[in-house]
Amino acid sequence: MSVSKMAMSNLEKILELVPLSPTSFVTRYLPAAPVGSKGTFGGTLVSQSLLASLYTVPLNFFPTSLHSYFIKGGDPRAKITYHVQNLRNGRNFIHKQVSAYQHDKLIFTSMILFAVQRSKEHDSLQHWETIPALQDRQPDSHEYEEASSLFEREVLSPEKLSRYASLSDRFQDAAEMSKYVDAFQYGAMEYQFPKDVFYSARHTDELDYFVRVRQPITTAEQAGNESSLQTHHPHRIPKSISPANDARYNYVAFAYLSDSYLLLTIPYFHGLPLYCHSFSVSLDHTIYFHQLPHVNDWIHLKVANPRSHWDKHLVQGRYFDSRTGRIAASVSQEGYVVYGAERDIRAKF
Ligand SMILES: CCCCCCCCCC(=O)SCCNC(=O)CCNC(=O)[C@H](O)C(C)(C)COP(=O)(O)OP(=O)(O)OC[C@H]1O[C@@H](n2cnc3c(N)ncnc32)[C@H](O)[C@@H]1OP(=O)(O)O
Repeated sequence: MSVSKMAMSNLEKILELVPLSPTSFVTRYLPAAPVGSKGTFGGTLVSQSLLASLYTVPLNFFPTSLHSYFIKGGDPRAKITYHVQNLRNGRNFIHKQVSAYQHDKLIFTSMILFAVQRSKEHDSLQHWETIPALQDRQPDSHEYEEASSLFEREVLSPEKLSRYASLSDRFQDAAEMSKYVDAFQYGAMEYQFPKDVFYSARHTDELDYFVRVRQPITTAEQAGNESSLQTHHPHRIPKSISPANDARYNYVAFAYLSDSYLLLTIPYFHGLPLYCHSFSVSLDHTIYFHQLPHVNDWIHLKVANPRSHWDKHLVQGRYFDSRTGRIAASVSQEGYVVYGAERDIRAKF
């Protein structure tokens, strides 16, 4: 595998932040746009804002929710500066606001709530939404298939490609199409999609698929003395937070993966082929973390599209841990996605 293809899965490098002060950070590398887009990938902004805020909280606090807005399209040619503002420090919760700037303009903002680690004895009501049949299950090869081979067969085979090319010029560009295959094959995430994901004529309210992060990320517990150190010196910059040394990186990697493909699945709910939009950006992004997501294990995702109206489309995802079957996170996102008239898309396709 070439060096550039290996780099595509290196989340640590993609998301690396350089401290400017205890509460300000700048990206080490330029914030790339995903294939098919002009602006910086939204998942980069969400996950870097979370990473920046993690540098400012004691280790015994973990992220419980994140609410963010994409204000201006990110420029892939300019580094991003993140400022973390401390809104409140309590015994149970810490509120942070992260603002991202490019060219001295606010492009993104994120509110992140951290909750203190609770002991088991303190627990009150307990409930997990659980899929018992998911426990220790791998994606069934009769139903799901690795994304790059599926894309090559269902989109790039000559007969299918001519139908997609009638929808958008980008399908006439072979170099652009090979970037999609590379992104599926070597990108930070690995997908197992249902075989009809790219075009399904059946009516459905839910789409299920599997996703996991390629780069190994530790799930080992923190060294205990670090949190007390930070509690006593809250302004000190912690040591680097990386996939190898800090299990909290699973939250960061999850934030990155949670903005990928969610919005692109909207046509699936309308019996239309994926990629038939003429303009697509995410407006906001919300994550509720229900536990530490183990991003190297297959995460089973159930996506729904409760409302599409006036070019605004709400997508909601429930992410299940495939070792336990328990819900790991819930995500909501509204996108501004512009499509042509449905009958025109059908007539062309
Ligand atoms: C095919 C596969 C592609 C894979 C894509 C993966 C998608 C992943 C999801 C993402 O990562 S999206 C990235 C995160 N989200 C953003 O960056 C959105 C940031 N927010 C904005 O860009 C603006 O707030 C927003 C466009 C939503 C607001 O638009 P407005 O219409 O109110 O503002 P304005 O009129 O100033 O237009 C802003 C820009 O949007 C463009 N625009 C708006 N509506 C458009 C439209 N219908 N068609 C084309 N361009 C449009 C408009 O031309 C203009 O471009 P320029 O800045 O280059 O001048």
